[in-house]
Amino acid sequence: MQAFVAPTALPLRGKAAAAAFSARPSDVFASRRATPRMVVLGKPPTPSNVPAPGPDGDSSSSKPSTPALVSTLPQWKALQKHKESIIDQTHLRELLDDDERVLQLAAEYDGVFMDYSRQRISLETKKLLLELAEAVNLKQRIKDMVSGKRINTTENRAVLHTALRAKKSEVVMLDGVNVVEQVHTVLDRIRTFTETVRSGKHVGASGKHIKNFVAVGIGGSYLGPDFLYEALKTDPAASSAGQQAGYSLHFLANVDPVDVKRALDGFDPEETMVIVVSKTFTTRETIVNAKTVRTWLWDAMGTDPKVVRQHMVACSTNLAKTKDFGISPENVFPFWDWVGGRYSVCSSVGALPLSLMYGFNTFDKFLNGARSIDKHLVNAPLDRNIPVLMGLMGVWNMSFMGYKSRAMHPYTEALNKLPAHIQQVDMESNGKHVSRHGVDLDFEVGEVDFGEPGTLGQHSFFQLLHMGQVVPCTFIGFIESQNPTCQDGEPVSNHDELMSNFFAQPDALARGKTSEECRAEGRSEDLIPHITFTGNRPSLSLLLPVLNAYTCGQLLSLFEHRTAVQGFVWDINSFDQWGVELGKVLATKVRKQLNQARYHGKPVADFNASTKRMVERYLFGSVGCAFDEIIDYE
Ligand SMILES: O=P(O)(O)OC[C@H]1O[C@H](O)[C@H](O)[C@@H](O)[C@@H]1O
Repeated sequence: MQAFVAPTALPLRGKAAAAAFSARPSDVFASRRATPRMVVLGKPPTPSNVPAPGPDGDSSSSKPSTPALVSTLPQWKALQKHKESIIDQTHLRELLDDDERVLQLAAEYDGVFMDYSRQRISLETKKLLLELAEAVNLKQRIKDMVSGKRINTTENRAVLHTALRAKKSEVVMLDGVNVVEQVHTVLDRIRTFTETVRSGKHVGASGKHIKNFVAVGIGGSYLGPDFLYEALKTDPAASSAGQQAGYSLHFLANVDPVDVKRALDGFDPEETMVIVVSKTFTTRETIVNAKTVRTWLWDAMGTDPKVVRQHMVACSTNLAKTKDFGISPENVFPFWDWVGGRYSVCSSVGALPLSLMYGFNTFDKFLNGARSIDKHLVNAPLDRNIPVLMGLMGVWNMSFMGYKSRAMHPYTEALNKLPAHIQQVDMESNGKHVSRHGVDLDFEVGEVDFGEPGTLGQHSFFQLLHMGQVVPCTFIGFIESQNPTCQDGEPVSNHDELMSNFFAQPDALARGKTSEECRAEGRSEDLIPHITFTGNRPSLSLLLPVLNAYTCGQLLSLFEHRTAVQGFVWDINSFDQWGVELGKVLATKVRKQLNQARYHGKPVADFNASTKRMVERYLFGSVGCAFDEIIDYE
């Protein structure tokens, strides 16, 4: 049996964390090596979530041994060996001509069709990847997640965003409580509250009907809701309940005062409800913005307690802090620590603003779509499981083929915010450097994710995708448009025009264009190298019926689970985010210094020379700066 390092108390904070850090400074910059870190956090792994021992694993010794990295498994090594044959022998041109292979590299479920024949894989690669998935016990790891095991070991938390979209009749027990019941209690409250506001029973402090909503939140408390808001703006059912019914929703995420202006512009405070969305209710940006907006309300309507009561509501796990802020408990819609911020759009974080804007029924359809893919993830065999296959392609491209970036191109403007949301979901989850047992990884994980709707991206960065670095792409298209237009003298409709690109780009990336083909077009020899496309650039295509609340839910769940699958295979903890802490701590120090220098005349101190110089320049202009001489270059 695989041994594991005994856990310590969790998590290390304050002095203990500082001591652990300073005692092993070299670890921070250590080159990658498979050594154990003795600070392994959280509950001990259960046998089911410990990777199968690699060839070096010592199952007989009673002495605890180093938890094996997945890269020690024979299945991983087989893939490494196999990669050479793929690199050396196959071009996607030929692979795409193999009809049998193409037929087998597709999967379909509940209207979602995925074609992954443009991945640089053979049928043998698929087989080996599935063997790796079996070896890491992927099915069990998925079950552990959806059943509420505390798989986020560094924070000792369960990871249960799937329970947020479970049917009322389902049961998921955590610490003796059925969390699905908790979820539906809050959803029912949101349904009632949002109907009360939209029907005009809950009015503003001065008696006006509330029509404008400002959602104040950042990171996971913003990106998911914004993706959904944008996606549904042009959905006929949602927009008739939203904009067409006179409602507006703006997001205020950045602490930049410019964003405050943009979010509040054109809104009458007397007709506006502010939704403060923050899991912790301590995030500086959100709290500063919430106070700024509260002042905006007070300036317009006075400081009578009914102003905050009628105009400010919150979504949070921290009920003590929402109370301290002055938000009435009946206006607070909770969620729970088992919902990660970036996985929270299905909680009150998305439910409240989106139901205020588009009505609760629309949000409910979104939950249904997400649930559909959750069931598929749990029940479908691995070789036909769309999110599992998406995750395995990610592992293959990143860890074996060495492609460190990945791009997403939804062929609809309505998904303009999906790439930003998935960027957080994936990069905050899998941007890690140690295994879940704290062992330095000796392979690459965590792609750089980016994207733009098609066809916009084609006219900006696609040059690089076709001729520069190889960046595996995910294309997302829809059979029908949200907004079909008539054909006006053109050979095809707008949507067909859009989709022509959706079909053409993956082939252009895969097939490329040879120098012979360029020559056959009569191009000059000088030009040939510049117009030759090497091709062999992998992509994956998802085709869905139409973009609506249901398919938005499906897409969300697909990408959330892609990330989880990759994390499970890599054996990293995809559900913590310690990497965002250090910058926050340093900002606190700067904030104190800015206050002391600006308002109390204290000198700027305790920074390195570079930061000191920049801070002084920020505070005092160029005074005291070494470069105050104006040079005339004329
Ligand atoms: O919802 P909040 O507690 O305000 O947190 C907002 C965001 O804060 C941090 O940046 C975390 O890394 C994110 O995961 C989180 O979504």
